[in-house]
Amino acid sequence: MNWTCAVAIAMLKAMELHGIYVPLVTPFAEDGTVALEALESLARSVLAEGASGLVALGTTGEPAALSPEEKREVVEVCARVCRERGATLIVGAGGSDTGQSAVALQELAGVADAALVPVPPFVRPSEEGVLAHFAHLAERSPVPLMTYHIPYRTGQALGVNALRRLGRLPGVVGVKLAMGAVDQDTVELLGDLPPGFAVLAGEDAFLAPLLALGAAGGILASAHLATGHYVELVDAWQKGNVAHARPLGHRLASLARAVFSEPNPTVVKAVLAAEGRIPTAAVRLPLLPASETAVAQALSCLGAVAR
Ligand SMILES: O=C(O)C1=N[C@H](C(=O)O)C[C@H](O)C1
Repeated sequence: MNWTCAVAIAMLKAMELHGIYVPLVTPFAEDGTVALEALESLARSVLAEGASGLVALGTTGEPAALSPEEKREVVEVCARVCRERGATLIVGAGGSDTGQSAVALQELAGVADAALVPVPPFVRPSEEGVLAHFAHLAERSPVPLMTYHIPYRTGQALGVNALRRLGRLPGVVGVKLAMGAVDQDTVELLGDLPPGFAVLAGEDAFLAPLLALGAAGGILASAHLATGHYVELVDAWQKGNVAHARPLGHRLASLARAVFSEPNPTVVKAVLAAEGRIPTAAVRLPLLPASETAVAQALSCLGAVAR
């Protein structure tokens, strides 16, 4: 490896991911178009409450239901707000096709600080195949990569050794971890992380336990609501203020359970609409709007967070 290459790798690995990143919903207007002004004010409001950054086109943003033009507009709004606020922008990119994923990543040059790239969904390659996929992308990507590991959506398991090898790849700066549990691999991974590799909780109800194990923060849809309290929870764990962190973590876990009682982002959108922060609770098919019961429960848990 030559000197220039070593410096470039060190710079990519030096990106510090820490705190709460909000994967923004895509608000829709009454006529079904993307409500870009509402998106912008949502972006500003979560950053004003202390979020470290935004995720554009995460699962929560319904990217599968957006046209290429709509996706570009969403990213543009998020990039502008992040630039103005000095916040980090992570953009969801990539899929099952390694070649197409590499092409999609090129579009993020000069726009995003990092890309959130899922373990290739549906194909179920071997762990070696997943590692080769990320090595191929990391070599070509203009921005650092955050792996999105969510085996119950992708169908691909990864053991702790594969996760550590991913974390040692130059250009891979972290993992958004959504394993459906705090399992043995999670505990082992957080016990011995590769240098420059951050774990962000990707599953709202498991934020507090992952912080206790050493996660750097989270990418959480429910952090649209009670953003400041999520930020407070990360700070409390990092300062070792367990007496404050533990009950707050439980209240936020109740909120998360309520928000995820129906498919994401239906409940979070309905709560944001009820609060008047986005014009409608509309989601695009195949998602269906949240039930009144789910929204009432989420609002009640939200009210209890500040207690
Ligand atoms: O969009 C995201 O990023 C998130 N997606 C997860 C999901 O929908 O499963 C949930 C998490 O809160 C953030």
